[in-house]
Amino acid sequence: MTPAARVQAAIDLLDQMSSGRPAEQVLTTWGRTSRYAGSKDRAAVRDLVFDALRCWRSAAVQGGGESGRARMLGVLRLRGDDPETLFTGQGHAPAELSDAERGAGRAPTGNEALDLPDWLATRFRDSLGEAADETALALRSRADVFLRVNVLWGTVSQAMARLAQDGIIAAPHSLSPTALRVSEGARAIARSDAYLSGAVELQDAASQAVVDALPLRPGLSVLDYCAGGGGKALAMAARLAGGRVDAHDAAPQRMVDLPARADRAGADVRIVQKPRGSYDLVFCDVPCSGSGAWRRAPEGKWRLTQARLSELCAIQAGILDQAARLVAPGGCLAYATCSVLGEENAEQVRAFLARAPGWRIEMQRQFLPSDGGDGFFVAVFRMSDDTSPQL
Ligand SMILES: C[S@@+](CC[C@H](N)C(=O)[O-])C[C@H]1O[C@@H](n2cnc3c(N)ncnc32)[C@H](O)[C@@H]1O
Repeated sequence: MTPAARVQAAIDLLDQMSSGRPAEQVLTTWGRTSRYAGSKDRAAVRDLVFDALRCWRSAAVQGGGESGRARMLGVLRLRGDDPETLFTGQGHAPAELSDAERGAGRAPTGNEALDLPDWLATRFRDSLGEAADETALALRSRADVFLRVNVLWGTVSQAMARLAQDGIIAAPHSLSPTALRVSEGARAIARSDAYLSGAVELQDAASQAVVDALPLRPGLSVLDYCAGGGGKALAMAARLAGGRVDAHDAAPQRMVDLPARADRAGADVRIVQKPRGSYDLVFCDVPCSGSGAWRRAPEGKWRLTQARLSELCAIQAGILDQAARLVAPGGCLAYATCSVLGEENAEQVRAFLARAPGWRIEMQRQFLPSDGGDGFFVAVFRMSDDTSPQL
């Protein structure tokens, strides 16, 4: 496919998504039915679609309309690319621009330029103060690709050398001692020897920093209460130097790949349908708005509503209360989100402490995209030795 044909394919897919179809579904169907598209074409079209999703609002303003064509025109103008070189009408390229299209569009301002719905821009300012605009702007760009070095397998330098054998260039990142930021060869990771042998896992650097912040040491009993795909369960197991992590999720099908991932990593992770007893550490990586990870999953930014956010906050509080009952006296309850919104983070901490006597906060930290990874929040509560949880 020519670069212009890729732009036309992205335009068609954006139009399909305007009716509410999720991007992944639209891209998968297109990939299956477009035999002419090679892997580089698919990756390039995907990048264009996700660029438009990240800048959905500003692209429409800059492109002068809400159609896929106008948004793609807006994306190109926002980047400083000349759309005339791609909108040529030749072959499979988009039709030439009309005079009306040439004259349409203007520079986005205010919340348009931040690429946030107005209600969320207010939430960002309430939550992040001076860092709000910088954070919103960071969420308009592509995220870096990060790997976690599996210390059960070897050292960071050994992993870097092994990756380099497959043309993947990665360097340590300050967010976590196990994090490598990939600068070249990211598309080869899934087929690389380092990945297939369990030496590295794909995991955002801030996600790794969240696990680094947990009070983990070999010998502790640990429950990952919202394990999902198990990214953090595996990272915790590595910190336990071969010790076991119990993994639970209200939707057990989400953990279906976890045993194979654990095998590959040489990690001891046991699926637990109904956690019982008490653990030294219960970790809750709760469902959230995902606002810290909107570079990777930008549709969430436009689909989130105030009602859904309130619903998520209620779910988060409920999970904290359930999980607290599984912590041994003197043990820890850890809470994490990939959100930058105060109501999902510091406000949840305040509310939990207010309704749960016997618990104190040991640490809390907000990671922002300006730190290099996704936006994440982590808090660790400790129960006093002489209290049993009163919830
Ligand atoms: C943010 S994801 C977890 C991601 C995972 N920790 C990882 O690192 O890959 C949140 C998970 O919480 C689960 N969940 C939702 N409600 C729950 C509940 N009441 N109890 C336990 N898990 C729940 C969801 O099914 C989802 O898999």
